[in-house]
Amino acid sequence: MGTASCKSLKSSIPNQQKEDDKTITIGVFGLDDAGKTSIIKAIQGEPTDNISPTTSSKTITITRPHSVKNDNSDKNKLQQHVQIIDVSGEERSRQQSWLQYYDQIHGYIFVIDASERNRFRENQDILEDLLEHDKLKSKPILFLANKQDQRGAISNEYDFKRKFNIDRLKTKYNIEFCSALPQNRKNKVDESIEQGFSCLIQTINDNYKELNSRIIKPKSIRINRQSEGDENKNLRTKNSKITSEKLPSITSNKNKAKTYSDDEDDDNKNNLSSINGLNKKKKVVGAPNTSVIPKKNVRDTETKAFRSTYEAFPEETPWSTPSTALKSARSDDILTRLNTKSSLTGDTKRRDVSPLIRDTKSYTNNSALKRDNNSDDDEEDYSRLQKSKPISRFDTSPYSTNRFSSNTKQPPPPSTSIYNDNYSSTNNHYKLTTSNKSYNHDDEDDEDNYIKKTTTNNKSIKSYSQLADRSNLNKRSTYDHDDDYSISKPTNRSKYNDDDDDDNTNHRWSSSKPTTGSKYGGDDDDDDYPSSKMTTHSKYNNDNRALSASKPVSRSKYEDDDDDHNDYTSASKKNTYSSYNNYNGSSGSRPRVGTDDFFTSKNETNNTNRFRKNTYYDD
Ligand SMILES: Nc1nc2c(ncn2[C@@H]2O[C@H](COP(=O)(O)OP(=O)(O)OP(=O)(O)O)[C@@H](O)[C@H]2O)c(=O)[nH]1
Ligand SMILES: [Mg+2]
Repeated sequence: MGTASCKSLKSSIPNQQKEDDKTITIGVFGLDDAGKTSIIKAIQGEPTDNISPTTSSKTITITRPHSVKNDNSDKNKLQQHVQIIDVSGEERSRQQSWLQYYDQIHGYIFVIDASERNRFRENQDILEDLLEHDKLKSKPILFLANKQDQRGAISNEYDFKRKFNIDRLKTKYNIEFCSALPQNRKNKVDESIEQGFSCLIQTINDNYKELNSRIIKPKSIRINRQSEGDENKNLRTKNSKITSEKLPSITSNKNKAKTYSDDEDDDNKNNLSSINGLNKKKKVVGAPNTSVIPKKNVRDTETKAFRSTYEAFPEETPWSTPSTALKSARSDDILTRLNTKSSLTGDTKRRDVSPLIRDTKSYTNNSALKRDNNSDDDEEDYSRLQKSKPISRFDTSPYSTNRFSSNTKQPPPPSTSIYNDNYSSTNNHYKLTTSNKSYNHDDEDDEDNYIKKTTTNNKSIKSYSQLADRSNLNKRSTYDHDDDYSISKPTNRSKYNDDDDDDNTNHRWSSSKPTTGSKYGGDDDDDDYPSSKMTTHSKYNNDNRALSASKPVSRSKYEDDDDDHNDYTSASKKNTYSSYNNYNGSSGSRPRVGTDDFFTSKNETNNTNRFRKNTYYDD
């Protein structure tokens, strides 16, 4: 028996190891500020405070114990490597860099700030894009409704599914409601995160063969900017295939993670290749070698917009040149232009340039263009953006393969289709349609009427103004028609903000706005909130009073937001910013830190001037 066991053990171990050496890659997607990085930190067991906005994608590798199927003994507990790709949720990244990860991942996590209702539509939009993408079809998804600690967060599965149209998804999915920020002093990670993550891994493992057959590991060419000429070949790495073998060595401790950026991939490759005696490529570090990096054809007299040195290099360029080299090249470029040749004397002189020139941003920036192209009517803009969108993703039959949501809360079955947009579940009647929105969901419930409870008192103005000072949010938009707002009030602007009615409700028009009289309905809430919840303001704010005056309010009876009223009577809650909230022409709404600063605790602290969405309590 002993021999037989030994034999079978010997013969089975290599195969088993081979079979179970399943490196899993997971993408974490979601809007900026949703909490993606915080969630990843939580999964790693690291502190989730002081997280800076992600500027370029990072891959983190963690190891987790992986039980072999049908064997619970410790000896067969293997370590499984899980790579987690953390992307930036900024609009530019969403459009340009997310794509490159779709065929590298076995499954993904979609993180939503469940409390930020004025961005639900934006969330629906990007989720739709993900779900419809061929490379992601039928890959398992974990939905994380984050920021449950925030007032008004969607906290039940029924509402969540309805809101994001995920009820009929054919894909295997799970929904967890969580807070990436620790809710007690012990810094304990929310169990829902770990639970959801484990389920996702399990699902991937169960379907590994099929999912892995669709994985295409990145095979890309690093190409420098075209203008840099032929000599640039020295800096190119052809067919630099990144494989799991090339990853840094990983310790077997659970949750111990190695973080590396795309640039660090280079380091890893270099290290490995030098170990193997194949030192083919050297990373360019330090001051630029002018013999390697050709000078750009910059004519002295030519004025050009140029990228500031700290501005994030477009991560959309897959596996782009090491940022150090590019930074050096840019510095070089600046220096070149500092030495101007006088057209009169022919002398080459060094120009005095204000240090502020480093803060200059190119006017060709995306968001600046967008701002110009948008009309006052954000709905119009939104419809315009949506025109070419295909709609049908779901099965018409009620079918869901939510395999691991059996233990989650089951809401009461809706008496009519939850997809019937005009149906108000609270009042059992059909709403009058007064809006010509391209999105016909019950968004009025959340996005128009939810955040209308702004009152301003001296205390909150004080605290807002402090916040505004820090984050430069007290400037006003030329599109903002409302004159009642104090200059000290930070304004938040979203392309998707359709808070046309907010102003009416909060200021002059609240009495003219009819409600359905729902127990949970809106306007009475004003009295319940002596404090100020900061209103999110659309840059394209359009006081469409004629429409809003007759717009009925309806709120879902399943939303328990109002239960919290008493808990927050003195809270002044501030909403966050959106992609368009930027005054420097950058598409980023939050101050972004350089790639090199990321995950460096020292720099992180120094650079953390993001405008947090936190709840501020008055004294
Ligand atoms: N109150 C609260 N704040 C949270 C929670 N999770 C994250 N945050 C905060 O939300 C902000 C954004 O968090 P990040 O993790 O950087 O969000 P992200 O999705 O990675 O954002 P990008 O990197 O810009 O795409 C930070 O200020 C976090 O501290 C949460 O559960 N509750
Ligand atoms: Mg992030």
